[in-house]
Amino acid sequence: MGSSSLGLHHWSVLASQRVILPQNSAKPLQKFHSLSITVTVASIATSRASSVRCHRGCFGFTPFNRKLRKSVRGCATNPFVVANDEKYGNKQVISITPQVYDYILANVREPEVLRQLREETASMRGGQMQVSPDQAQLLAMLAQIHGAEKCIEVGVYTGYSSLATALVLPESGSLVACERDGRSLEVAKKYYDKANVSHKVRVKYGLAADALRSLILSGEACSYDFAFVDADKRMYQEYFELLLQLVKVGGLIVFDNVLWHGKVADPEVNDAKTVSIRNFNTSIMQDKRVSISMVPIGDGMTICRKRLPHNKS
Ligand SMILES: C[S@@+](CC[C@H](N)C(=O)[O-])C[C@H]1O[C@@H](n2cnc3c(N)ncnc32)[C@H](O)[C@@H]1O
Repeated sequence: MGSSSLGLHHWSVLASQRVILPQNSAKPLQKFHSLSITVTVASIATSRASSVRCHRGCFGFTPFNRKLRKSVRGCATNPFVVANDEKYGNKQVISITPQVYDYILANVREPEVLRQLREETASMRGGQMQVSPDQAQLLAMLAQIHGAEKCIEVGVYTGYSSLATALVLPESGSLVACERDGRSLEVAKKYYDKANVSHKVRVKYGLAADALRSLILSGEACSYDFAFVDADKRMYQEYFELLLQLVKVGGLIVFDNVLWHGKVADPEVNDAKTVSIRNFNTSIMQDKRVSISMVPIGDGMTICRKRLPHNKS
């Protein structure tokens, strides 16, 4: 897979915003591919205590100088972090550098039709919004492991993640695809046709919350197996409440962007979206109606599994 089309090369560091931008990009990557290194570089650049420590090969530099770039590259040979809290011992976890991420992408099995959609979307406005191939592969696998028949996606854009899911659904399966942008939906529909999955996809054009409420009103509560949420971040708690009504006990609800470029972990970042996602993460952490797993893939995904009432499972 051509990683250059994903903008994975030529990274630079913008210390003031503490995010990493690919060169030639005016915006932070929404589907961020290298969270751990962001935290590492950001914390070093600002000389602040961070929640992670970077080991060997990436110390002592300031932003925008040559040493920095060399050091980041050097780090790629030994990219790991260790929790600051010593009660976690010296457990080393991977810090995904561009080099490691290229390797991960090279090990994704991406169906040809998804590759075509990804490449067409890459040149479109908002192209960075589509989930990464490794995320899509995980979503599809979760749906398969779960034996999902009925799925919902909130935030379809041009259809990459919904198509990845629809492709693995059985012929009798269905996916409700909620999206408010008609133009991107046209691209999605073109690819559902191309992949011969249109008969499995029920497109809901409009506000996702309205679509979810109408599914509940039409008697579809507790009938869904799998949901993926990747739309307006300030609505996550509301989507969660609606989807919790729609999925069966044991059903999965997956939320994207829960690490929000690492900003949720930085108490000094308090813009509305960051605060909203941070509050959502806290709320989910305390919510006994679901079991959870926060996974550092892409920009961070939380997988929620609906429990029996009274926490019996
Ligand atoms: C991050 S993109 C989704 C990317 C998609 N999952 C993919 O892999 O290509 C978010 C999408 O959510 C849509 N969206 C945002 N707010 C929405 C809302 N309230 N109702 C429906 N769609 C919404 C946006 O138009 C945008 O296309």
